[in-house]
Parts: sequence; structure tokens; C-alpha cells
Amino acid sequence: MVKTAIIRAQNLCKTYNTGSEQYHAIRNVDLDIYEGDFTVIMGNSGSGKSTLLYLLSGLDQVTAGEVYFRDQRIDAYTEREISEFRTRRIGYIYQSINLVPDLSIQQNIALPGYIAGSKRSEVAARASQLMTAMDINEQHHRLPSETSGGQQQRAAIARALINSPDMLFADEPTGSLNYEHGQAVLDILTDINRKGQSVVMVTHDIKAACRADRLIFIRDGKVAGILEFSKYDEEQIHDRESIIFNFVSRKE
Ligand SMILES: Nc1ncnc2c1ncn2[C@@H]1O[C@H](COP(=O)(O)OP(=O)(O)OP(=O)(O)O)[C@@H](O)[C@H]1O
Repeated sequence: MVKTAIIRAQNLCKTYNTGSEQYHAIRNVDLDIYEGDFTVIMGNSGSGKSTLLYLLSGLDQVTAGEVYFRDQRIDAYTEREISEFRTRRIGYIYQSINLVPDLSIQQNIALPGYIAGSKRSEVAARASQLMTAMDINEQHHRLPSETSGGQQQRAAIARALINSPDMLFADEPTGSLNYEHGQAVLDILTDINRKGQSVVMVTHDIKAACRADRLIFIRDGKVAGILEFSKYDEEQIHDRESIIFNFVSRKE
């Protein structure tokens, strides 16, 4: 099957300026992310994973290079265009969850729908559908502080999906969760991916990375290697954890 690139990065660079020092966090990255894939980005702490996710999603400005989203060059968008793009075309899940503390779970989920200017009745219906899918209906009226970490992260996923984004980005979505809640979040991401949602997820966790169709390994701000599970036969792919472990240990 021929895959279509939904995101294409060309010669991507990001340099942070701190005082008189410059830090080259992303260095000349060329990368395609495919439509419908569950893409995982791995790499050591400080290798540039979150920075790459920010650039690919238009949440931060590139220092040099180009980012195409379905042939639209998003790094050249005006502020208004990029803000519209962020609201409507992408969903973003943060490790720190970031729900608004004094809004209820339902209000948090619905908020980006209202910001996008969608009809209130449509936003309410979609929020309700997503809360059912995420199994947080019973918590809809509660404040985030009155729910568990797992419920908060599931609400954050629902919030990221409220505007039916073309691409869902998740930065260590299980990082602040216990094992059981983490598995539930990964099951949801796998399930929505199987239904057609393109997903890019950053993780440190090899078990979480087993959900990937394609694994991109970052080292010192560069792509050190790409693992394509479609290239393995049924029998080999059975032990994904070993495949990833061997691949990652060769790249570190
Ligand atoms: N705003 C910033 N200003 C200066 N340096 C930064 C900034 N943000 C990130 N960096 C540096 O850029 C490098 C890459 O950071 P990034 O957060 O992308 O790494 P990461 O791979 O996601 O790390 P982790 O797994 O620890 O979250 C790090 O060395 C970091 O210290």
C-alpha cells in the first residue's frame, strides 16, 4: 500500500537562544509523517522530541527549513492562519494534561469547539459522544481536581478531538499516569487510530512504542533511524518489544 505524507519536514532546524548561548535542538531534519499511521517518536531525554513535535504541529516557529501539512506550507502561515490551523486541524495532548482548573470536565472538552466557532448544540453533542468513548460521562460536571489523573488525561484526549483534527499529537501522554491508567490511554489512542485518526506520539516507554506502525528515533536533534513495522512478517512482528529494544540500543 502506498502511503501519503500528511506532514513533510524539510531541512528543519530549531535553535534556542538563551542569553549569549545558542542551542541547536533540531538540526537539518527531513521527515515524512504518513496519513493514518500511528507514528511514535523516541529518543533520550533532551534529544529534541518535544521540540520536533512543536515544530511539526505549528505550535512553535522554525528557525530554518519548511513544514508542509498536506502541501500547505505551515511555517509560512500568518499568525491568523496558524492560529486557525492549530484550532481546527490539529489536536494536542500534553504530558502535564493542562486542563483549565475552574472549568468542569465537560466545559474543558467543549471549549476548543466554541473557540472554533462551531454551533453550541453540535459541540455539546460531540463532547457527549467523546465522553462516552473515553468513559468519563459520570465525571462530566466535576472540576479536574475532583477526578483521577487517568480521567483527566482521557478528558484531555477528548478535548484534543473535539474539532475532529486531521492529526493528533501526544507528548508523553502516559508520562504522569500509573500503569493501569497509562494502558487505558494507549488503548484509546490505538482504537481511534484504527478508526482512521493519524497519531504522532512521543514516548520514553518501549511498551507504549509497541503501538506504533512506524518509530522515529531522535538523537542530538537529528533522525538517527526509522523503524517500519510493515517491513516485518507476522511471525517476526510478534515480539515488537525485542525489535524496538534492539533497534533503540543500536541507535543510542
Ligand atoms: N525554550 C528553550 N530554551 C532553551 N533551550 C531549550 C528550550 N526548550 C528546550 N531546550 C533544549 O533543547 C533540547 C531539546 O529539548 P526537548 O524538550 O525537545 O527534548 P526532549 O527530547 O523532549 O526531552 P525530554 O525527553 O527530557 O522531555 C534540550 O537540551 C533542552 O534543554
